[in-house]
Amino acid sequence: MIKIEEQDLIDWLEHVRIYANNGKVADYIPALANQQPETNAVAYYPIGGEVIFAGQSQYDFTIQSISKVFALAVALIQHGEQAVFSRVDKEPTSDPFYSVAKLEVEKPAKPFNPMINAGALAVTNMIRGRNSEEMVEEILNLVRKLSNDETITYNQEVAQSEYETAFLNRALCYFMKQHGVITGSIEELLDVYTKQCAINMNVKQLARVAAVFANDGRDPDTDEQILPDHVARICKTFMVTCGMYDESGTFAINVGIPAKSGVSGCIMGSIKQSGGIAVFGPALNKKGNSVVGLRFLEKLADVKRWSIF
Ligand SMILES: NC(=O)CC[C@H](N)C(=O)O
Repeated sequence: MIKIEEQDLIDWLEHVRIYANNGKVADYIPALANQQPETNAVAYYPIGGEVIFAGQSQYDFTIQSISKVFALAVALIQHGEQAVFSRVDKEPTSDPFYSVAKLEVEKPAKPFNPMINAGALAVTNMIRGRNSEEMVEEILNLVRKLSNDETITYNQEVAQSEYETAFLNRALCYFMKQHGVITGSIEELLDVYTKQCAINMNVKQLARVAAVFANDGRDPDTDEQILPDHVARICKTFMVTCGMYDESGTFAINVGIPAKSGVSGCIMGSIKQSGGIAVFGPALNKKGNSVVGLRFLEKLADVKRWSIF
């Protein structure tokens, strides 16, 4: 078991916070452009221990692409591996998350993986529900269960802001609808997708969810199986191969843990048999990953020898 002290978090966050100057806050979703680049926070939730944290640990951010992991978990639980992977493949792309380029590669069309937008939209399209609210509720219920926090919900303003400007995601949907990858109403799908991306969490809540994945689907406090272990394993594998967008290879070498990032500036990571970590800093590098988050995880992974490789 790797031991991490609160002082480690405080020291390393202090050490790397300056890197915020090297990044830029995402502004293609208008409501995200208001985020302050100097905001930062980190929390570590050890398996069988107390959460520790540093920075603005109560600050709520929208989880954005991290929600792709949770939507995938819901779809796998509801439909099983075979059905999910008949709609979306398991291969990394090395393209940006919003790219349309590889959609035409596979015939019949199939997005490469559930961590790029096309694949995530196809996965969300599978989630059960009579309407978009019920579909969002399925994802929220999983997040609430894994975080042990019933209060978690989505940020209406950020969801609306993305919904009004999601032209590229609409384009991906129209392409996929033409090719039979998705069915039903595109506007309803975008409603669900933008709400799942706008789920509001703080680093403490997110670190607990990451700890469940680190503990192979078992609750980090009670050890009860709250997510099937094969679902946790599939999600973590995608986190390694595609979780950090087209920077996943570099991240695997520099940090070496399953992790997923979101364009709001959050990253969650699962350290096997140890715990879950969540870090937030909205200034992003060119690939869309938090610069403070990356530097922080690189430092800590090096000192604590986290790498699974
Ligand atoms: N990389 C991300 O976090 C992207 C999520 C964002 N909601 C989008 O679809 O563009």
